[in-house]
Amino acid sequence: MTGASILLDHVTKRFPGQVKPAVDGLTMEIPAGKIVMFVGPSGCGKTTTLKMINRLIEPTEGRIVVDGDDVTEMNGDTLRRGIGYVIQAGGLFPHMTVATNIGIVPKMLGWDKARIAARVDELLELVSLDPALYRDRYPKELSGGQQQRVGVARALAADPPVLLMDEPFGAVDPITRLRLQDELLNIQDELQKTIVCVTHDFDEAVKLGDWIAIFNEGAQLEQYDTPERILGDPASEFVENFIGSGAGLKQLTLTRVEEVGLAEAVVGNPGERAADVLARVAEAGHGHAVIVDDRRRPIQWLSRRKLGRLDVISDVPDPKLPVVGIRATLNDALDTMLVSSAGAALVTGRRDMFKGVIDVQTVMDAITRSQTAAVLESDQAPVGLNTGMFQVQASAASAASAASVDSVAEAADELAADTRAAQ
Ligand SMILES: Nc1ncnc2c1ncn2[C@@H]1O[C@H](COP(=O)(O)OP(=O)(O)OP(=O)(O)O)[C@@H](O)[C@H]1O
Repeated sequence: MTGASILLDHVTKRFPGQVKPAVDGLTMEIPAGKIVMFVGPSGCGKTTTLKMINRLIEPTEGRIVVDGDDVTEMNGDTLRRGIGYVIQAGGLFPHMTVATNIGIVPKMLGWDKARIAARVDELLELVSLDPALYRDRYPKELSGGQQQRVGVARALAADPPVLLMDEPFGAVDPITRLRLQDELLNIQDELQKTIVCVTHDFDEAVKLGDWIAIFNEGAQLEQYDTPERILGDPASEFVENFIGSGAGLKQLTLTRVEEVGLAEAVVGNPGERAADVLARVAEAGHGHAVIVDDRRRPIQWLSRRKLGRLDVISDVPDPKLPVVGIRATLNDALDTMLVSSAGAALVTGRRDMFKGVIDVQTVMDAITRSQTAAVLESDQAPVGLNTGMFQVQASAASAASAASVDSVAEAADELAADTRAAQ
């Protein structure tokens, strides 16, 4: 089932003993099949708003409408079975295996064992965990990132149209976080759920969000817009301050790896003779070969030197492989390259399949292009006139040392006329 729209209609939440409402008369529409990110300072009411959608917190006033149905009066448990919910660190039950954790809601819905088992395996595949390796493990036998993946799989188990996520990637290291974000975008490409996600990380909001809601205290909506417009045209000083001073660099977060050209690579497989792969690398004039498994997922990245020392290509994955998803931002790609100090990264698409290579130069070129585009745009904008006149004066002043005052004035007039003609 794909996503459902959500409407918060004049929703207020007053906690007992609180002077001001945590959420004060909020009205907002969350379009079906989109990712909406909630950001704002601590205590502004993001989590309260999120939890009112599945009625883990009951609104004091107002209506919540999901897919056209007023859910405010509906039985809370029934409602929650139809809405996936993901929290930090996955929120898994420690005494249950991965399979049992994922199968909880289907079991409550009365599915038979075979159907649940098939669904568990399907979901583990979706979140890039090998079912044979992971279905019988306990949460403590998983890394933080793997627990989070299982949390997402569990939330998707009964194919709900809506997924609520509260700081889902808050508890994992930065690189794992980037990978989980990429995976969420891949999953969303396949499933098109309506996803509402609370985050403290504005970059994460820009990367994941089709829409970003920036809240002030009492869940006052300061701006609810696309990431592009929030960065390019903040609605208020509050939003400007919230975005912070790195807004220019944050534009990098708006360009995705899939938008820049990837380099091709020589690909090899485990079991091949290293000399054969080396011959292909030499013929292509490349420095490296990417080794992929039987599902075309990259497992090693071998230099000519390394290939020269090997006999047969092994199937042992390199845990430090610098990999970014195709939906990752150029920021993420740079981070990954810097951490691995490889100067390049392998790019993967859906289900982690290898797509190509991105290098630092490609990212730098993309930055230069976006800067040039920004300059051209500002030349055409009204403010460009002021900028233009300022440049005229500056170039006239630098010419003054070698020319008479009259000729400087002439040059300035000419430049000004050129500027006007160009308008
Ligand atoms: N159960 C509760 N009882 C009383 N007050 C509460 C309760 N839950 C939240 N609040 C208050 O409501 C306000 C909004 O809290 P909420 O958790 O929604 O904020 P938030 O934006 O998610 O914050 P953070 O980013 O710190 O998680 C805060 O002032 C908080 O102290």
